[in-house]
Amino acid sequence: MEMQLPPHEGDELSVVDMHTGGEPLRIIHSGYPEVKGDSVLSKRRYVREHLDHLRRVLMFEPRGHYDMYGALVVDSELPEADLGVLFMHNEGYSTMCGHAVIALGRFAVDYKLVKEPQSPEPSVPAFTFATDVTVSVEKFGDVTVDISYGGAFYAFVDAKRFGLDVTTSRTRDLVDAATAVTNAVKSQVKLHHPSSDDLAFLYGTILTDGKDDYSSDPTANMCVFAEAQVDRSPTGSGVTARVALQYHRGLIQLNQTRTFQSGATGSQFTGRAVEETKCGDFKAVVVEVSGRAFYTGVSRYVQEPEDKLTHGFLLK
Ligand SMILES: O=C(O)[C@H]1NCC[C@@H]1O
Repeated sequence: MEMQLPPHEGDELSVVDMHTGGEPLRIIHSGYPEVKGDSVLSKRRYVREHLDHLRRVLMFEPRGHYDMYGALVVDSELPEADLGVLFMHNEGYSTMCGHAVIALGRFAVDYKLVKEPQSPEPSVPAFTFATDVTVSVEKFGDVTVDISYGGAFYAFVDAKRFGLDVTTSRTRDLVDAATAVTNAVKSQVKLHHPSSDDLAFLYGTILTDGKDDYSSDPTANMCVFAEAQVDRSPTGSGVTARVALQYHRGLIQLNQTRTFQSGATGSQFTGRAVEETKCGDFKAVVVEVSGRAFYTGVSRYVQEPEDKLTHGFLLK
């Protein structure tokens, strides 16, 4: 028997839920109104200005939770692309998300959104923006960070600077330290991206185990992004930025594969720089990241007009 929808008002929102290395991905494939804009970045601006209530409905409680992550499938302006996607989280819309791309690759093939599956095209150029930048961090004093871009900008710092360990410390302590660094970098460092001002913002801070010298052993990190949101995976765009940083420091060679482990769940991605390139004046590398994504279910969400909590809320 097909499950009937309960009484509701308006359109249902249909999603497929997956996770990549423990990090959730709620893929929204129907129920959204038309997303206007002639590029993915302008569509991102459009949803932020006109459809943000739907992000809250799907990401926040009672349908999601503080650390929920989503991807809205949209048309792409690129003639060679079969689909475009907008990433969303607890604070707004990201510009890149590796764990989501891994899950979306599988979803797009299974749900026949790609005409002909091909091997991946080179991804965005990743580059080191600045090394050894000292910022003044509330409660911690001067902290020296590196800033690198892997589709989004991250600040990197060894968790030992805060007396913490990314695999054993309490998540809340790691989040507090990383968030303090994010706030400091946001207010004290002006970022710049050669392609678009829309990309020039700090997405989060990645605390590491400091094991950046090349080794066949995994190196662990914990990414705290958006509004103190914790990535359960090793973070695809973060691995990309971290490989670019290691390459910049001469700690990894082209085509050397490194394993990155999530401090939160122990899940692993691999990353390797496959080619040198440029991004504006920055020396950049193309980085390949691999990981595995799994389905957890499908859902159809509705809203009832009398439900005062239907628009979503968060517990911090
Ligand atoms: O894997 C990634 O790149 C992402 N996961 C959540 C935060 C980043 O967008």
